[in-house]
Amino acid sequence: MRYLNYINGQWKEPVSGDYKLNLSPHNQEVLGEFPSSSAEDVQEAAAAAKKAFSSWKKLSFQQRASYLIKAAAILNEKVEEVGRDLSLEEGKTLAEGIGETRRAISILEYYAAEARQPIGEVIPSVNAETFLYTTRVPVGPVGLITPWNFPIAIPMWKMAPALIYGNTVVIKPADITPKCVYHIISALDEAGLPAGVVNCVFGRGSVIGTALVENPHIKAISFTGSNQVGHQIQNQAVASGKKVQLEMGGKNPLVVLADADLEKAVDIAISGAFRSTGQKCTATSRVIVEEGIYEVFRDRLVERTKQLKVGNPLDADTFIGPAVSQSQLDGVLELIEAGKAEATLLCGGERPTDPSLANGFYVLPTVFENVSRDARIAREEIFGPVIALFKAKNYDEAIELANDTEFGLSAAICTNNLTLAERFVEDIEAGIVHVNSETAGAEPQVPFGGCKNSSTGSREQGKTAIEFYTQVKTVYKDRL
Ligand SMILES: NC(=O)C1=CN([C@@H]2O[C@H](COP(=O)(O)OP(=O)(O)OC[C@H]3O[C@@H](n4cnc5c(N)ncnc54)[C@H](O)[C@@H]3O)[C@@H](O)[C@H]2O)C=CC1
Ligand SMILES: O=C(O)CCC(=O)C(=O)O
Repeated sequence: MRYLNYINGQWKEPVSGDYKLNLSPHNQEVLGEFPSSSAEDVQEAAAAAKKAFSSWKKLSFQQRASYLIKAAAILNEKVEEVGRDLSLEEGKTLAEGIGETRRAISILEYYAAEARQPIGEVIPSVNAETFLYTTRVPVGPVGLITPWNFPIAIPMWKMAPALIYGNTVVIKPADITPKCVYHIISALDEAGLPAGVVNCVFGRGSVIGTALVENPHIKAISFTGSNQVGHQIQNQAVASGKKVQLEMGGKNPLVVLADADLEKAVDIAISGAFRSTGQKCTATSRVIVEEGIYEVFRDRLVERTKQLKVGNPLDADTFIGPAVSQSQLDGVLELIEAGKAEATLLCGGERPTDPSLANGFYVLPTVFENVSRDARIAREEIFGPVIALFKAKNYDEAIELANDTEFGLSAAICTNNLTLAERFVEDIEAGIVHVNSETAGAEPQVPFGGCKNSSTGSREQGKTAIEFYTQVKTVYKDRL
């Protein structure tokens, strides 16, 4: 089936007339074809978003929420179909695909409910006659550039707050996972969203990204993806006077102290590192274990890792599906080869031999030990199912190792020691901290984002999203 761009409330062919096949990472089956758009499509979409902005921003919050509520109900009716499409095009398991679709619905519901929350404050003025208060106004048409690894949740956690706070949207989804955003757009279309409020342009970031980031109608850019592209976008956006928000990489540590429940700590490591094939910016990438239990933890982790089923994401017993693309697989395999030269491979480290997986981008879950601090697998984001194990003498050495990274997205500790758990929350350089739970995961009602080189700009999700998608207006109201 051929899918189209969505501009000014119409499904439209791309100006180029070109399309790209959407392929399954499991077996290269063709799932559809999506526009290979050009700068002209982006310009048309941005102009539509600008035109729609003046009336959309004037609606009440409750009126805007009504569209979000309708779209949530529409998506809810086809949650299984959308979740399956997600799993087919991205490669995460069916349970994860359906779970992520449910998460997207819950994000819509959450931001619809934000319509009832206060948006300003009344502050006493020095002047007895003055009514002094703050309110918030939308930023304008916003550009959203989203990645392939959470192809429905991330577009939704940018789009829903953008819309509820009165902005209009041009979204450019990742070109290898376009169908999930197609489902969101069709739900909003079916919900009767006014023309131009949301526009979607499919295509490659390297071809149309700059046209979106530099478009004069677009007032803010929210991006999730690689650090390299993020920093390029930041420079372009700032140069053209836009607000910018970036969510980028992670190299997230899990610290396991000697008093931790061993079996639970192994579960937490496996789930954090290997679910979604390790393709999460919050995935556990480094596991730092206190020396008293290092060997027993390592042996149990390796034993359990070898039992994980790698396979077709639609099979009920699959734990790890394929990487999303050939280039993603190549990048992971390159880092695994680097790891073999600089550390000790304990398991995995290669592609599975099962012939039924030969046409997919599969790689076995992999664990390394004896990893030096400057090894590539210790420093670079791998975005694949790979754990680098480290042994630490004590808590102090563990925290020092955990913070020895340019990134600071999420981090976790397993311990029953309340004092050390509290110290970890203070000491760790990360935007999201877990005590006795895995590094991955994001609930919609709380802020999401990191420190150091992981994020720039205000946090996404929760109430904090209002910071990015609005501007504060301070009002001094006097009587004449
Ligand atoms: N923080 C996260 O959640 C993510 C991190 N990554 C990291 O990035 C690596 C590479 O993955 P990619 O898909 O290549 O990420 P990417 O950063 O190239 O892609 C993310 C989004 O940016 C767009 N884009 C690409 N070039 C652009 C440009 N010049 N201007 C504007 N937009 C542009 C893409 O089309 C996509 O929509 C992964 O291995 C992983 O390490 C990738 C996806 C998500
Ligand atoms: O951990 C999660 O559920 C969200 C992760 C995420 O946002 C990402 O990988 O980009």
